[in-house]
Amino acid sequence: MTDLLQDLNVYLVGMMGTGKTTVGRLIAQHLQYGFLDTDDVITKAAGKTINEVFAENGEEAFRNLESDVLSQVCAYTKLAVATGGGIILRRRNWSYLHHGLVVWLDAPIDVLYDRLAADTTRPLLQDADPKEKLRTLAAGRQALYSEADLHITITHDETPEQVAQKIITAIPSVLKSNISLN
Ligand SMILES: Nc1ncnc2c1ncn2[C@@H]1O[C@H](COP(=O)(O)OP(=O)(O)OP(=O)(O)O)[C@@H](O)[C@H]1O
Ligand SMILES: O=C(O)C1=C[C@@H](O)[C@@H](O)[C@H](O)C1
Ligand SMILES: [Mg+2]
Repeated sequence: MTDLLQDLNVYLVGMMGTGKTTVGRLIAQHLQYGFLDTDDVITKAAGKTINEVFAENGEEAFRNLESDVLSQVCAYTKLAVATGGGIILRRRNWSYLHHGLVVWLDAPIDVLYDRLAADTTRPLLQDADPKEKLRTLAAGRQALYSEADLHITITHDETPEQVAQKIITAIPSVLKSNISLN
């Protein structure tokens, strides 16, 4: 498997709460890769939380930082990268993501809501109706997430380890089909 991947980075994309950060760490362990979370890199670089960046600098400034971080991350190899949920919004980001293998974690809105209802660290969900906000964001982003190389659907009872295992099992099929296309 690691031979097949040829040190390519694995980028996890998907809505907030799908488990990109949680599962990304496990993927890194399985592949003996390093692990990076673009949200973490941004908060360290900015010296403030994501809520503070959104409140003090605005979403556009956050998206600029996100693109800068991704452009630097894609110069490295052997990384499992948990991205922010909105990384797919900028066309330019796709040119960075496609240096590696892009995996879309896709979970039902009810699952995301249950996981994040009590969470105050996602500025876009600090809304009067967070479930409706999740629905709207997901509907607007669906077509972009679907540009990923691999689509992994997650059910409500799958553990992070089971999701990681599902990804590891599915990766060779995508890599083989890429090779036969070239
Ligand atoms: N398979 C799972 N089963 C149960 N809980 C999970 C699972 N995956 C993640 N979680 C929990 O859901 C919450 C959100 O997970 P996580 O932070 O990994 O999501 P994310 O996709 O990285 O979100 P964001 O885009 O906001 O960074 C966390 O509390 C995490 O522990
Ligand atoms: O879905 C989004 O737009 C976001 C998801 C998080 O990972 C953070 O990047 C931030 O809260 C924005
Ligand atoms: Mg995350």
